[in-house]
Amino acid sequence: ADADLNTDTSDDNKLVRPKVEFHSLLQHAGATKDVFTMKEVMFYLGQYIIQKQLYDQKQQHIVHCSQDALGRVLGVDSFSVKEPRVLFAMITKNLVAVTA
Ligand SMILES: C[C@@H](c1ccc(Cl)cc1)n1cnc(-c2ccccc2)c1-c1c(C(=O)NCCN2CCN(C3CCCCC3)CC2)[nH]c2cc(Cl)ccc12
Repeated sequence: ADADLNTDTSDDNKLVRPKVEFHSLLQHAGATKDVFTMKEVMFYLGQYIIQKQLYDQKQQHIVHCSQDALGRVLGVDSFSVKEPRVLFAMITKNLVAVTA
């Protein structure tokens, strides 16, 4: 089973290793590392969403990802950035805690 990942969202400095497909999304957004803090993961994902124009032009807190690899790795067609807990739950499924 995956290492128990403390998804405490307050700990932005927890180190995580993205799983392969999720890692390629972060690389698309400019990431050049294998291990990240949660804060960095969220930064690169934000960049990814903007670069691929996945957010709704009218309601900019809605992200449509059914036609994108992001939807495949998160397992949803769309989500709202106003639901961080739901988002973190989906994202942490694609991460493994780095115990260092
Ligand atoms: C507070 C933060 C956030 C961070 C974590 C969570 Cl769980 C929710 C929310 N946030 C607020 N809006 C966004 C956002 C909205 C639309 C498109 C892209 C990003 C973000 C996200 C950031 C980010 O690093 N954000 C920097 C400042 N944002 C201001 C909003 N800006 C948008 C303004 C409207 C047009 C699109 C960009 C982008 C830069 N990273 C994310 C990654 C994902 Cl999986 C989802 C959302 C975000």
